[in-house]
Amino acid sequence: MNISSKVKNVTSNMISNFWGTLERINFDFTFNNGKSVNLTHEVYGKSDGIAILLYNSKSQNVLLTKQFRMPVYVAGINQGYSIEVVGGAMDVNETPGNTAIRETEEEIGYRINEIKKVTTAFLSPGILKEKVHLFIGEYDEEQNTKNGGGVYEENEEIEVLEIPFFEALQMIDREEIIDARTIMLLQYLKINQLITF
Ligand SMILES: Nc1nc2c(ncn2[C@@H]2O[C@H](COP(=O)(O)OP(=O)(O)O[C@H]3O[C@H](CO)[C@@H](O)[C@H](O)[C@@H]3O)[C@@H](O)[C@H]2O)c(=O)[nH]1
Ligand SMILES: [Mg+2]
Repeated sequence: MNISSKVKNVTSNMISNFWGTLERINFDFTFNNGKSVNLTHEVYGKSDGIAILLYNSKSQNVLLTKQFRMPVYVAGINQGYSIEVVGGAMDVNETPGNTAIRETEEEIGYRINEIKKVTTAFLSPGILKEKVHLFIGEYDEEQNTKNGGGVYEENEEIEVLEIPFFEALQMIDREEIIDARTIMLLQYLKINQLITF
């Protein structure tokens, strides 16, 4: 059955339009056995985003951020603090690559020029319509601009962590790193043996 006969009469009702949009979407859905039901699903989203893992194959370190995340706080985890790769929302007219380079300087203070696209992921396809473009990039000390920490005017407060790659992998096992983008990218480095130790 093609999708236009499976999903019909789609209407959207905007429940919230603040940071992102929360839509309540009503539609008729026809199962493969021919039965049809009317469903309402909530979908949350904002502009698509990027995430980038910065690594140094010589020192075998990675650069991560630590920041307060309200959803983590309300879930009662680690007092709301989350350790993550650099990431951010794409501005209008920005390419994913440009966003990755801009966010790297804003959040951790390194001006990098070469990045590699890994893939694009939905972090929670049952709820979120946001796509996140995932990247990796090598950094070295010479690229440090001493900026970083986030954009104060945008109420960002970011602690920069430079930690050994093997320790970051152990932090996944101990559930100290709980962010999906960070777990995926650290495992990508490991699977492709981009840092060996
Ligand atoms: N969620 C949310 N954040 C807000 C709000 N108002 C302000 N913020 C703050 O606005 C800043 C946005 O910073 P960015 O660096 O642009 O975005 P990000 O939140 O780090 O986004 C990255 O992580 C997300 C997953 O947690 C990804 O979804 C996203 O694609 C990206 O990789 C964050 O400090 C966030 O706390 C709000 O109403 N809701
Ligand atoms: Mg960010």
